[in-house]
Amino acid sequence: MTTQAVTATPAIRLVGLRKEFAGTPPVVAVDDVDLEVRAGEFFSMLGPSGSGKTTVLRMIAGFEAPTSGRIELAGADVTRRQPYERDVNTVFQDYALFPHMSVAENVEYGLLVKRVPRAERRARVAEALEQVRLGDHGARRPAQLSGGQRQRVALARALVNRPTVLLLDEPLGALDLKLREQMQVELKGIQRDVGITFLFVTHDQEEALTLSDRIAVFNAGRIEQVGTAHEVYESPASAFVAGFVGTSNLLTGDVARDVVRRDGSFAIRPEKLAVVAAGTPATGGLLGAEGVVEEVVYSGPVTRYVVALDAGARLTALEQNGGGRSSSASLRRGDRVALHWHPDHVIDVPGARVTEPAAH
Ligand SMILES: Nc1ncnc2c1ncn2[C@@H]1O[C@H](COP(=O)(O)OP(=O)(O)OP(=O)(O)O)[C@@H](O)[C@H]1O
Repeated sequence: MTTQAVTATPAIRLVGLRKEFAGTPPVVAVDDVDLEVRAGEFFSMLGPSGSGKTTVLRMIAGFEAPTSGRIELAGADVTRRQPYERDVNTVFQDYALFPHMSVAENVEYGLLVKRVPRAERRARVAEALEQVRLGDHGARRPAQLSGGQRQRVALARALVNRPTVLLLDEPLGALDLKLREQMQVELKGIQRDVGITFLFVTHDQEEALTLSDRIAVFNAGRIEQVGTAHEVYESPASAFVAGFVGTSNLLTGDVARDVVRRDGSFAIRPEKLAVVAAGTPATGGLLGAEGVVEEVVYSGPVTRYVVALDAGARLTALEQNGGGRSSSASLRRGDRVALHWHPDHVIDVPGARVTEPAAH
């Protein structure tokens, strides 16, 4: 949650929202979705490609008409309104700035079309450029900016309209990883400053966890879970969520009985597993299982181990490479090890299937 006041009327409310595209067979892109996004929230729709996120966004913007259901913005039913009659703006991944115009002219353009008087235009453009920390770059052309700066101009172009809701469709998708991480921090800061409700589409689980007050996890046109980053990561409502948001280490059936010592389906997050020498007893209330190291991937701050348990499951363990603490620095493929974990870190996964989601 942000510190902004949360009003009782949601910024966005979707009721039984459905979209079928014609074809043989028809495609149910969005399958009876109910959702409430609070005013001032940074809310993400997370899911694999084709799960319906963009179609939901396009219906809220008014670019696509729902087959059935209702869309409310700040309490008003906008389902049949034209895009320009809705108090929303959209920022796309490909931000198509006008190359022959300066940054300030690009941001001003929408206000010109709306015939906003000149003095007000100037003031609002200056404010929007300040908000995206480009106050000094108004005279430049888009070609003289970095990718991240161009994306911030696109953001300013939307913010200048002072919408109640900003819709963002994978806006950082075209940026390389480092810039993307930098822009995530910036985007979060900008949202906090302007206090506008952000509805953000991404298929990148880390991005959703980093940025969002709350997240809706989509799968095949439906929402599997809505919750804070902590909730969807620590208490996934389904095997799909457990697998899509992070590495799930899913344990089911006989393996679960053997390793967790309970009936059911469970997940254990990789960072909750300690890799210790084979034969080390799991004492002090810990659980443990032995197996063989199949893979060791060192990536600077962390090392990832894939361990094939004797009981039959394959678990991934993540170890921080901090201050010589690592007991397993010399481990190689084929070594025998034990994994230890605390029973509190075993997550019950309702309705788990044995197969993991294909998209990651
Ligand atoms: N105009 C269209 N005509 C027919 N089918 C469509 C159309 N737009 C989307 N779809 C289908 O609807 C489903 C949902 O697509 P959508 O773009 O909403 O998914 P998404 O989760 O946003 O995926 P991505 O992350 O790849 O954009 C997909 O099966 C897609 O092929």
